[in-house]
Amino acid sequence: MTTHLWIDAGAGVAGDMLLGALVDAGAPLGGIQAAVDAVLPATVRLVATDATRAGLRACKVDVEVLATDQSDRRWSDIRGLLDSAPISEEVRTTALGVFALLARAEAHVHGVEVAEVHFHEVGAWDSIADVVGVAAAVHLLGITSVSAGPVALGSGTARTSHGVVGVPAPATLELATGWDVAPVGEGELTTPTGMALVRGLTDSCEGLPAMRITASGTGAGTRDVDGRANVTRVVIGELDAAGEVDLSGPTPQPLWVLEANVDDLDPRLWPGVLESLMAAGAADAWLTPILMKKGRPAHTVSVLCDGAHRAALREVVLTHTTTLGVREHSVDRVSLGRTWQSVTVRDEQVRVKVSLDADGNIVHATPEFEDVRAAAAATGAPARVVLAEATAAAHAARTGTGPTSTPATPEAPTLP
Ligand SMILES: O=C([S-])c1cc(C(=O)S)c[n+]([C@@H]2O[C@H](COP(=O)(O)O)[C@@H](O)[C@H]2O)c1
Ligand code: NI
Repeated sequence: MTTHLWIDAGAGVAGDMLLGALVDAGAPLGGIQAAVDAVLPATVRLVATDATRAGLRACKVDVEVLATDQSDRRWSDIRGLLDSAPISEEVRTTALGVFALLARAEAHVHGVEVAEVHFHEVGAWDSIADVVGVAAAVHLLGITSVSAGPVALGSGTARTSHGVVGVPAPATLELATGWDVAPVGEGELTTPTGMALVRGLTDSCEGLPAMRITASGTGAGTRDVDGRANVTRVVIGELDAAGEVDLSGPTPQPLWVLEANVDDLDPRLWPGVLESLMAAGAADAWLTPILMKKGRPAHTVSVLCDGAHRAALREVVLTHTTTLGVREHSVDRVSLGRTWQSVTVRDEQVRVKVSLDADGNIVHATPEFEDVRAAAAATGAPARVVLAEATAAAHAARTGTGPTSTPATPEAPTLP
């Protein structure tokens, strides 16, 4: 089951607006504050209040800064803060991905190298808190995929540390390249941080997808203007609305494969690279030994992922390996309908991944090996026997031909 987040930025998006919408949808403010505190100890306090925007109730999140801020930080300062903070790898990867996008956009519009980028407003503590807060909220809500609709950028001018700039601000425009834009509204409706959050969370620009909606939230922007509610909305739902088991048979799912050939990485680093890729949301990650030009032994690192995780995973490949580039191509994955089933083996619970055909018959039953290992350790039975018993119990439970739990001291069954 996929817990999907859809972002409605049709009236604009900024970091605090998206954070307000996620809090309104149920993300716990205490958990978000804890993640922000881990990056910026005793520096900012998040306060959520109800506000009204053009007659709509919305959640306004204010970031109260508790100390004097220098607000002019290099990209390397922010990377250092995020790299060393005791936060989950998912939150770190998302926040780093968003700031990497901001750094690239700033480098592009000012014509400097990424390493030379100085953030002004977007590097201030309140912006760091918005980015880390949104990353933490997404994680705390258990979101597994993200998409967003067209973004309203606004019009007119904005007063910034660069002076007065046209709207969309240069960095926002750069970040919006390749995204659909809704041509509505006056003023700076979308900020660089808001646009970077959208692009960092997803590559998928679409209308509200078909799903069973479980929550929604509305986040308030700073200004209240007549005729258009200055809000960002989020909608959260379960994408497989038909129920736990998808019996529609094999259906192609659009995914991405990211790849790079690498011949100069210390081989001891590869297991950690694969771990980081899986932690950052890869559906699968693997290495293939290859022979490169000049007869050099090397590896291709391959990552399978959905569009929502593509940008963050590209960043992991670029930062955790020595490659200078990543090849990306879209693929269709065709998979069997599947579900998880819990069976009892020798009084221990073992989860079994069950693949089903269009009639609901089991094609494969694969016990979760960590559960098998734990059950074997708890009961003293060989893991080989627990594995076979869990497989047999899953088949029996599905076909109704036997008990869902095996006896306490059975003979080891023959593997099906
Ligand atoms: O802070 C930086 S580097 C910055 C760059 C730019 C460019 O477009 S270049 C614009 N701004 C303006 O700062 C405020 C705040 O932005 P947030 O993303 O932190 O909400 C906004 O008006 C931007 O246009 C800042
Ligand atoms: Ni700038």
